[in-house]
Parts: sequence; C-alpha cells; structure tokens
Amino acid sequence: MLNGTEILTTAQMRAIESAAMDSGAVTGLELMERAGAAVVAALLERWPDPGRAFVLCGPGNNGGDGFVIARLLKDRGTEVTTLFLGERDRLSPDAAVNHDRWQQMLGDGDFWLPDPAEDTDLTSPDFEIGSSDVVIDAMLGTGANRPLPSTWANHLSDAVEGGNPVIAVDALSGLDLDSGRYAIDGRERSHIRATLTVTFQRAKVGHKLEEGPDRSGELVVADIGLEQDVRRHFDGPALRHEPVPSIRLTSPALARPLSKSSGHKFDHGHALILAGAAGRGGAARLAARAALRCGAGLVTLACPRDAIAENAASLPDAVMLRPLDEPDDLRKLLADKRINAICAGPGLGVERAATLLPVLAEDARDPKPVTWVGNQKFTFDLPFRAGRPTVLDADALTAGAAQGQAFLQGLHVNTILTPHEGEFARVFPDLGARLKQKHPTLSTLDAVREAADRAKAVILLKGPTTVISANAPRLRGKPPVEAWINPAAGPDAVPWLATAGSGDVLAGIITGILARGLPPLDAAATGAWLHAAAARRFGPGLIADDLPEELPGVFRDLGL
Ligand SMILES: NC(=O)C1=CN([C@@H]2O[C@H](COP(=O)(O)OP(=O)(O)OC[C@H]3O[C@@H](n4cnc5c(N)ncnc54)[C@H](OP(=O)(O)O)[C@@H]3O)[C@@H](O)[C@H]2O)[C@H](O)CC1
Ligand SMILES: [K+]
Repeated sequence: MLNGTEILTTAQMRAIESAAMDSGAVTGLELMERAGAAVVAALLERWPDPGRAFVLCGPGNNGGDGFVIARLLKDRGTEVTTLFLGERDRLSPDAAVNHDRWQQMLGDGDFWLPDPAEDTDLTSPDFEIGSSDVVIDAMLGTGANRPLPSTWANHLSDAVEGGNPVIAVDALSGLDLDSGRYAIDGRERSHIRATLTVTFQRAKVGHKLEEGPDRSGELVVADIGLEQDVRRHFDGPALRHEPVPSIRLTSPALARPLSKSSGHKFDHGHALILAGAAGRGGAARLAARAALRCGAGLVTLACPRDAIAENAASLPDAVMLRPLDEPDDLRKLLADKRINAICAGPGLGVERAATLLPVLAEDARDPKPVTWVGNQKFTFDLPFRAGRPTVLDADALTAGAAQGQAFLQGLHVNTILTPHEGEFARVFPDLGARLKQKHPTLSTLDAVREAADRAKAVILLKGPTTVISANAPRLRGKPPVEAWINPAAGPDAVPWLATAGSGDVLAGIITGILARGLPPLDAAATGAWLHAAAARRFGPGLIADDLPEELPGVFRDLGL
C-alpha cells in the first residue's frame, strides 16, 4: 500500500489522459461522457430530485462536460438552462459533438443562451440562476490559464448569493488547479465557493493548496476508468529505472514505522535541543517535550549555564540538561556520536543562533562511501553533503537568512528547514516575493521545490496547508516522493493549531522522529501529520503545551 494519496498536477493529468487515448483503450468522447455522468451521479446523491438546473458551459472541454451533464439531467426529467460562454466553431471535436447533441435535444422547458453579450440579462424569470435548484459550473477546469472574467464570476456570485448549491466540474472556475490560487478579474470575491467539486481520477494539487480546500467545498474524486493509466504514468518508467516522483497527501500510514518494538534506549536515538537564554527557554522546552513524546530514547537540552535551574524546574526529569555557553561547548557535545538528531531555533535567540550555525555546518561532511572489490578499497565522492539530521527553525532561520549564501552552503541533505511564510521569504527573498503575486502564479509547491533544490535540504513550509519537499538522493527500492502536502484547511481545518508555540512543538516532533531513525523527508511529513492529528484530537481550547501531551493518544488511536 502506498503511504499517502497521490495527487496530480494538471500537466500530469493531461499526460495520463492523452496516454489513455493514444493507447486506443478509450476515446476522448467516452472520457467526457464518463466525466459528465460522474458529476450527475454525485449531484443526484446529494440533491436527489432537482427540478431545475442551470449549467454554465465554458469554451473548452470543461464546457463539453457541461453539455453532457445538461443532457443527462434532462434525460431524467430536470428542466435545464445552459449558458454557453464560448464559440461553437472553436470547440474541440469532443466538446462540439456534445454541444450539438444538447442543442438537438432542447425541449420546451429548457433554455439555451448561447454566446451572451456582456450585458445579457439573466434575470428574466425563465432562466434566472436564482430559480434553479442546482447550478453547475462547467466554465473552466484544468485548462484555465488566466483570471476568470468578472462577468463569468458574476454568475457564480449570483448563485452563491441566491443560496443555490454550486457544483463545480473539476474545479471552481477561477481556481488554478496547480497553485490553489483563486484569480478573477476585477474585485476580489471571497464569498464565491463551490458546494461540491467533482474531479476526475485524482485530486489535483490546486484542490489542496492555498485557497483550494476552502473554495472547492466537498471534494469528490470520481473514477473515470483511468486507474491503470495513472499507475502506468508513475510505475511504467520504473521498468527503465526512472520512476516518476509523486506528490502525496500525508496520511496516518506515515506514522506506522514509529511503532516501538523492544530495544535499548539508544536504539531510539538521542535528540539534542539547543536552547536560549534564561527567561526565554519556553520554546525549546516545548520542543524537548515533543521529541520525548515521539519516542526519542534520550533527549538532551543544551542551554547557557545560568538557564539550567529554570529549565530543570519545568522539564520532565527524563530530559537531560547540559551547559552550552560558547560555540566550543557545542563542538564538545557533538563529539558524542550517539547524538543523532539536533533541533536548533525555538527560543534560541538570533545572535546565539548565528554563532552556533557554523558549528553545525562544520559537523557535516562530504560523504565518501567505501566499496570493497576483492581486497581493494574504493572511496568515491557523492554530489551532496551529509551530516547529522538537524531541524532548523525560528531564530536559526532568521540568523541563517542574515548569513545568506554561507548559511545555504552549510546545509546538507539531512537538514530540515521549517519556515513559516515570513521566514521562508527571509531565507529565499525572491521566491517569497513571487509567492505574493496572484498572477502569474508560482505555487507554494513550486516555491518549496525550488528552495529544496537550492538548499540541497528538506524544506517544510508551514501554513494552514504544509508543503514539504526534499532535494535528496533517491533511496533505492523506494518509490520516490517529490513532495508531501499536509492539508489542514477547508474541511480538514485545524484552526486551534494557530497558537503560540505550535511551531516549536512541530520542530520537536520532527527532531524526535529523526532520532528514531526515519529519513528526513519522511520524518518531516510524519511530523506534520502528527502535529495536526494531535491538535485535531484535542480540539478547541488547545494551547501548544497540550500538543506533546496529546501525542500518546494519537499513537494509541493508531494502534502503535
Ligand atoms: N482530465 C480528464 O481526464 C478529462 C477531462 N475533461 C474535462 O476537460 C477539462 C479540461 O479541458 P480543456 O479544454 O483542456 O480546458 P478548459 O475547458 O478548462 O479550458 C480551456 C479553454 O478555456 C479558455 N480559457 C482558459 N482560461 C480562461 C479564462 N480565464 N477566461 C476565459 N477563457 C479561458 C481557453 O481559451 P484560450 O483563449 O486560452 O485558448 C480554452 O478555450 C477538464 O477540466 C475536465 O473537466 C474531459 O471532458 C474528460 C476527461
Ligand atoms: K469548472
């Protein structure tokens, strides 16, 4: 079984669809019919007897799906009004066939509003959107390539304001299915959202990122018979040793390797948390508790000598305390090779972080694997640096951003950066600026992938939806994962997680998991999932201190 659900970019969906058609197994017309039928089935499950339906049909194949839906609804007795926002002669052959079939079957009760001028009056009682039981948005799907015209947005706006359910075909029109950004011409209209979105074969990245979860409403993923083609897309090239990396949604299955079988405490690793000055130790203590709750065998918190008493007073006895005043103290601590995970940032203080980061950087090496052929020893250089698994968060990121390129050069494949949006923009200013633009869009996924590539490290961008990507050597025998998305927005929202100290706990959770020996990308994804799961389990009223204490319950629920 796969860990997590694959989701697709629009380019992948197009490639899968055309591979299916090229194989001769299915025609575009058949796919369009299945897509339309899937939308009608999902619609009727929720609104069993719609008397009137209003179908907005766009200029591409999304509109083609709309014509199929109009026909199928009329077949079962619904009165249908269609508004066609394109030109017959510019339709694809498949959409044109369905356009014509619908035109031919129009009956007395149905209305046909082709090519409306901008000022078309839709308020005549005969075809008012407001008098429809359901409004189907088949204006734009995966082919949307610019903001939604404001006149088109008006139709959605009318439907939402009239309280009509909006059923989006593949996507709420205006939603970019690669970035999850919602773009319309003219003024923002935050109230526009679908009640139900029916997408095909797999959710798309844009359903899960940024505004996607909120704008899409309930998301149904309908099987239109392309399962084998999806598998062939990912696994087929594996036969040529080039498996295609996937983008996946986190899932509880990720936490399975954390099950504790018997073993010495060192089998579960030794995490080192770097803490800051007296009076500022709360964040590092939260991280230490979280690491311990994730099953790290040992957790050491290193702080200035004059902060030891304070930390001792408010940490579990299981956490060991060590003095760390000078960078050299860190060098001495790191001489203990049993320390196999480090957390630097929460409550560390920017100045202190700036002096400790170079020590962490010098701890990393260019790895030289050794191979024996007979009795001859060969070493070779690998094109990456490796070091002890390290989480850099908060003050370490701010200090790192000020050090610029020197900071990035000190990172290695086992480093995990866990910035929020502001910290991300500090470390990668150009990407941060591009993320702010509505159009043209750079998705958070693209930004994180680019950042991981530059840093040659794992990047975890925190937000309502967390995006994680790595630039790491592929592990033999494992299906490559390019990025993980941990959705905690829309229906999956965990609003209580936006609380002071919550990020410190996440850094500690990931450090604890690293100490347990999970590879960095898996550790980051698992940590993001556990963090949201703990918050969800606790519910309203959550404060960051509750999160580590909730983890045992999450593990119990998983049967670990
Ligand atoms: N994925 C599948 O297996 C199936 C998908 N189907 C459906 O098809 C759409 C994708 O169809 P496509 O034709 O590629 O794209 P769209 O219909 O989404 O849109 C393309 C047309 O829209 C114009 N366009 C794009 N953006 C805008 C905009 N902001 N405003 C106005 N017009 C826009 C674009 O025009 P150009 O001027 O750019 O040429 C195109 O005319 C998918 O989402 C599914 O619903 C199949 O039916 C079944 C299988
Ligand atoms: K649509």
